[in-house]
Amino acid sequence: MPSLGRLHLITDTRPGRDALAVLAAALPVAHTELVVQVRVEDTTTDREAYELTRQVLVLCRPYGVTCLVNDRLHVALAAGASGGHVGADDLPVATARRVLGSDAVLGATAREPVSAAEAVAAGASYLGVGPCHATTTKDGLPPAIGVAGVRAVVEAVTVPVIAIGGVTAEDVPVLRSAGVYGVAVVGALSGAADPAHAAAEFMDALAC
Ligand SMILES: Cc1ncc(COP(=O)(O)OP(=O)(O)O)c(N)n1
Ligand SMILES: Cc1nc(C(=O)O)sc1CCOP(=O)(O)O
Ligand SMILES: [Mg+2]
Repeated sequence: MPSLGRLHLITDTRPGRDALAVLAAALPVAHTELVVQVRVEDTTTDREAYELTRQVLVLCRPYGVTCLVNDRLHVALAAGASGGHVGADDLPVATARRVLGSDAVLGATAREPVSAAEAVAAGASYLGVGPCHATTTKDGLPPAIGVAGVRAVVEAVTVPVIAIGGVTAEDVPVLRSAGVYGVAVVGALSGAADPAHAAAEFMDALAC
């Protein structure tokens, strides 16, 4: 199984965003500490998701960076990504593990300790835990669980926990103190005036 990086860059495919440009800026800064999760809008076709994933893989390959696909495991397999990420509305974790195989990286979303432990027992290799803070990137999320909520999950599992939801580089020290392995971000990189500089701030914070 590929090693897991600590900075998970989730693609921002909303209108006006340039997911590939942000990735190209982050790769030479974060190297193998970067994981790219290809996440597309619900209205995006499978063909478009596949083409984006192939483009992401071409950019990632020289850096040895792991690429995962959110939700659409058939796209992950077809494109040759290293794995996928599933949540409550996606395939069950055990099924996702069966689909992807034992060597794949499989992330699962967890918001509290009980379902977190269940996801790990079902085959998740890491957990995305949140929303840590309020976010404008995704609608319909439950209230933020804060650092205390993230810590509660960390204490319930042995796999790496990746905090998500409104996370900034300034949040990293307290999250690392709470035991998280890394962070997943959309807006903090995609919305940055200088994504390379923003990635460097995350890397500095994650190195401590
Ligand atoms: C690292 C990480 N954590 C959580 C999520 C959210 O997944 P999910 O709950 O399935 O929601 P969608 O992203 O599919 O809208 C994630 N993608 N990545
Ligand atoms: C896709 C996603 N899932 C979340 C969850 O808590 O499950 S929060 C989120 C969006 C994260 O974007 P940003 O870094 O801009 O807040
Ligand atoms: Mg999902």
